[in-house]
Amino acid sequence: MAEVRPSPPVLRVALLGCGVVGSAVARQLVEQADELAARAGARLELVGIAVRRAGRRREPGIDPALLTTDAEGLVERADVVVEVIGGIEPARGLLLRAMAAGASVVTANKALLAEDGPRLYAAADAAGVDLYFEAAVAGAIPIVRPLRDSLVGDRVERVLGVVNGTTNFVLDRMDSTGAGFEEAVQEAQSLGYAEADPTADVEGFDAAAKAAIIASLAFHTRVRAADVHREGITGVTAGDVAAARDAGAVVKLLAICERTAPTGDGDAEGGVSVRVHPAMVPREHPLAGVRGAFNAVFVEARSAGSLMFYGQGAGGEPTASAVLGDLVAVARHRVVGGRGSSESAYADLPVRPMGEAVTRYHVRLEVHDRPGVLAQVAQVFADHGASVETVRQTPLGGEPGGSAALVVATHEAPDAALAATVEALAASPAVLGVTSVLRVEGT
Ligand SMILES: NC(=O)c1ccc[n+]([C@@H]2O[C@H](COP(=O)([O-])OP(=O)(O)OC[C@H]3O[C@@H](n4cnc5c(N)ncnc54)[C@H](O)[C@@H]3O)[C@@H](O)[C@H]2O)c1
Ligand SMILES: N[C@@H](CCO)C(=O)O
Ligand code: NA
Repeated sequence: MAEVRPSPPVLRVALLGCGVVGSAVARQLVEQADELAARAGARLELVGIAVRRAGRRREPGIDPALLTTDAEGLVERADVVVEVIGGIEPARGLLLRAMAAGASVVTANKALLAEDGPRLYAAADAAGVDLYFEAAVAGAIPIVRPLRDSLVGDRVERVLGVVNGTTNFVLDRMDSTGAGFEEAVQEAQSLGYAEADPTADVEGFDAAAKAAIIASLAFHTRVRAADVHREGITGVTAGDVAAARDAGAVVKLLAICERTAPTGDGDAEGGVSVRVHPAMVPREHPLAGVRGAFNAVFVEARSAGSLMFYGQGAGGEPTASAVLGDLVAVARHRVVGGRGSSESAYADLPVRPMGEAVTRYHVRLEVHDRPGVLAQVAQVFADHGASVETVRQTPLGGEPGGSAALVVATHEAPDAALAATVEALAASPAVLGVTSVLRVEGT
């Protein structure tokens, strides 16, 4: 007699949002239903898709009968809720309601996690459900779960990330074509990488939210977006990109999360520095080879050494890969019992101010080409405790006396000292102008 296999249990999945990511998730849930059921140990039945306007035309593969404008009602009748609306409200209220009703949650919402992550974790703990968010950082690239699980036995020292595809595309075009910032942004918009209002990307808000999430996981410490020092790429000029190229480097918008040395005053563990800003990265560093709209996260851990996670950080299909991976994971937990990791913030390290971050500067100046000028410039660095590593002078000609370009690379120093040096250089009578200032990372 043929063996009768019990049919797998059914889990009711509610999808909140049917935009770029949501429509890809909805389509793949149907297309891959059998494989996902086999992997999860339960059929993942899409019971509804919350949208803002039910009557709107949708892509093929989206069953119109599933669309509802009653998101609150939908979350009450689901075992797992997938949130891909974005923003703070109504996403937060819906997720809190879903968890209170006993549903596990998968979200791609970096803004919400970086603003109010601890509240979501607390709600997940109170309800005994999962909160998963791989898609919130670097889209398809597995980085949340590696930090949360795979590396949890190690000590992460530093994470450097190219975590915003739009700005990486813009900086890459500036490097490869010599384009200015505005021109490169327009190209990114015409190719669909940059939004009509590119503020969240070019001002570094998107990367800062991701940096906060990465730092929280890497250092077992609560870090919110507001704690992250943030500088975007709107001030990066074609001259900066050319200065980097001359120095054998590229300009990247980096998310930098690192441990800082103890300051001595009752701070035996040290703290963390979390910042987003443009930086020169030597061309031989693995992050320098991250081209176009790709993302990558470079992790330095005590035992593992250096690890590089690379891939597509955006787009409906790639992001849906991360969402569905989380969905299968939380579904498995519901089938066999138990939960994935919850918040780990026991280390509670202080987030140190930007002025204390130890960095290096690469400064390009125009100076009068006359005796004593180099000594005057060197004195400005010395006055601020900033040590010069290399200086290169190129005559620029011109009359009378002529001028020269000076390119100065410093040794490591606190950012406040280097920033004060640049301010003093700009005010020095020996200096005609400071034409480029970039921090240097990854050396
Ligand atoms: N697009 C990407 O490449 C990408 C990558 C990683 C993470 N994410 C994250 O995924 C989430 C969704 O991004 P997206 O690109 O799909 O955005 P999107 O704007 O394309 O989709 C969001 C959808 O939610 C809908 N919506 C808004 N309010 C709603 C409500 N109250 N009820 C139901 N639906 C509502 C909107 O109408 C829209 O269709 C965001 O948190 C985003 O940060 C996106
Ligand atoms: N706008 C983001 C994608 C979603 O995080 C980027 O350009 O990388
Ligand atoms: Na990811």
